[in-house]
Amino acid sequence: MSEELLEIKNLSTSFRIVDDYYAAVDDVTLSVRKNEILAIVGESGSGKSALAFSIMGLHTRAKIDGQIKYKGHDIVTMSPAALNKLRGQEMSMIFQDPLSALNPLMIIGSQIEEVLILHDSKLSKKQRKEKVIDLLNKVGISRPEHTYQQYPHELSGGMRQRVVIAIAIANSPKLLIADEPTTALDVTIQLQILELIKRLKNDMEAGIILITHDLGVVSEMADRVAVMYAGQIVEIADIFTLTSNPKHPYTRSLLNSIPTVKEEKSRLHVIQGIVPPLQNLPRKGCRFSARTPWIPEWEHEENPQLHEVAPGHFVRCTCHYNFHFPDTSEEASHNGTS
Ligand SMILES: Nc1ncnc2c1ncn2[C@@H]1O[C@H](COP(=O)(O)OP(=O)(O)OP(=O)(O)O)[C@@H](O)[C@H]1O
Repeated sequence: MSEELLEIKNLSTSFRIVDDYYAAVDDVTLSVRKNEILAIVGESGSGKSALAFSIMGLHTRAKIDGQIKYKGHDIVTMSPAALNKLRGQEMSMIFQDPLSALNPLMIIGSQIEEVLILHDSKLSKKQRKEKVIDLLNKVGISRPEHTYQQYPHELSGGMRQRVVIAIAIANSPKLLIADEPTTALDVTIQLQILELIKRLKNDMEAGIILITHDLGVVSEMADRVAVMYAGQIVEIADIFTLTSNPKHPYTRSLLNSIPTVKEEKSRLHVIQGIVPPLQNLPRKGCRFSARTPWIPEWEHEENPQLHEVAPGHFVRCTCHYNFHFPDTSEEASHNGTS
């Protein structure tokens, strides 16, 4: 049986813009279990990174409300010292851009050793070096002794990301957050890094939060998926349910906008518009309604809630009951081009 590692309840993370606070993460409730990959998917600006940074306690100026419980301990109210201990030892994060996550002036070996020293100062110099070589091996670096002595700029993008992963797993964390870990890499290297993350999950029995905007990645990797739009979770389900029986219009649009080679689709659906900037997010009603103008207003809930439509499958708003993709004339009439 899997067990809950992380339980987030009614989390809101707000940033001050000019003279008011605006929630980038708005009333999010979700959990992550041991030995599972939970993917968080959504377009740019939907609040994925703001959520990840909240879990890691990395926001310095945000207003955070709600609970983020790691093994029962609330990160929101934790002292900086306790949080620091937790980070790196129990939970860690792989960032989008490996180059900016590494110190350009330090050799790779010293950067990994630094993390080991922070959390286990009793290791001898020899033991530390052995552990670093072992970690570099684990993340698939073929000449670890050589890489130990290299500087970040001497490595390829894929190798740098492997080093960043080695740093993140140095202390065998139980919760790992990977924020778009393959964005900066080319397609073949992307696959290798994703395979590596999957293998590490099995080896360490860790809970992994995989943040991505790529549903293709999600279907290869995730056990469960939370779809995020405009700061809110709009749908959450296991990967099979979400891909075979998506409900929320946003999830369906995301899935329908993936081009496939095998399947002949008469027309790919393009989701018109973008996630509005934080100050302009609609705070009432269904936040996705502006992007589905062909759905009558009365089909949306006034105050959309997450409803459990099947065990473990939650969907926000009732508009999914009558959702359909518009035909050309319907779309044109709403775009004013008919
Ligand atoms: N420190 C901040 N101050 C003010 N606004 C912020 C801050 N960080 C994020 N935002 C805003 O919060 C919203 C969500 O941003 P976030 O980076 O979490 O989105 P995302 O889904 O991770 O996007 P991406 O995939 O592009 O990283 C955006 O409107 C962004 O501009």
